[in-house]
Amino acid sequence: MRLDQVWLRYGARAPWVLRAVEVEIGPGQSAVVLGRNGVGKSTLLQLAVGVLSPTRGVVRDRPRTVGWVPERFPADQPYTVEQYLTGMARVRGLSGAAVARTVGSWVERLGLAAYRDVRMPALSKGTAQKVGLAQALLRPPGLLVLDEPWEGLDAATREVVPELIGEVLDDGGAVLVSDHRGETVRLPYAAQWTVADGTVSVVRPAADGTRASGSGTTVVEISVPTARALETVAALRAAGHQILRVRPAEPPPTGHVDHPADPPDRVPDDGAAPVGPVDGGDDRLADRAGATGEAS
Ligand SMILES: Nc1ncnc2c1ncn2[C@@H]1O[C@H](COP(=O)(O)OP(=O)(O)OP(=O)(O)O)[C@@H](O)[C@H]1O
Repeated sequence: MRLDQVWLRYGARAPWVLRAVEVEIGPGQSAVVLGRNGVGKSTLLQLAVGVLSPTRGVVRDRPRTVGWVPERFPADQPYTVEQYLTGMARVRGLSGAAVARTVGSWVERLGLAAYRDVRMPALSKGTAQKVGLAQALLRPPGLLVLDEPWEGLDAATREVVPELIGEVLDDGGAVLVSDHRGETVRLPYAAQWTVADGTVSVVRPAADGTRASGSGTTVVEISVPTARALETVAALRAAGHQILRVRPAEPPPTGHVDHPADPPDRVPDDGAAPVGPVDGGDDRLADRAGATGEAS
């Protein structure tokens, strides 16, 4: 998809919010939209989604299925969570058993099961945001647009967002995410689009903008003591590796006795944790009882 010389203002006499913007994003690519409050990030995203039309210029090759989670998900609707998602699934072209199956799987995955019968206006901001994520993903999107997706989400769901984004990218979708809180570290493979003074400057990721996955890349699981998780993440990043995930170590099975002949990925007695895929590098890692991560 490409924004070709796009200009936008909200009224004939209003100031230009965006001027002569030229950006593009391809299948399997992601970009984080950065910039200070009020600079035009949401405006840019809405142009990409198609809910705003350029005052001048044109948006080309927008994918047919666009998933959009606006900054403030409109929860003032007279439906329960289940009714809303079921209706949205039908709007998106799902039918028959696929409707309940798809809604059910997103409800489970995003921890919404307890809210199925709750009316949308009664939801907390974070829970409404999860419903917003679910509706955007009911059909695999060719373009997923997330406006400040981490806003209001609990820690567990914040962890899931990069995973969801990764799945869309692996399916050949493109992802645009705005971020004014620096959560960008969670998407180390994304380009950066910085909005300032009506223009957008682009910094491409070191590689070709495609999330490293599939053939040609290898995921390596490593293990480090929890106290060294942050510095290890930083060192791996500095060496050009992608940090995919950080997770606590799994305790050894009950009754397990370490044996000298055991493979070296066991949790050592000094509390060191197996480390594998890593995402984030944020300071919450320090709170964890053990960390494992993946780097590629
Ligand atoms: N519907 C609208 N009508 C008139 N002006 C608008 C409208 N939406 C946004 N604007 C103006 O356009 C400019 C850019 O707003 P936008 O919401 O795109 O910024 P943003 O970078 O997303 O801000 P934030 O980080 O606070 O979410 C602001 O000056 C805003 O007041």
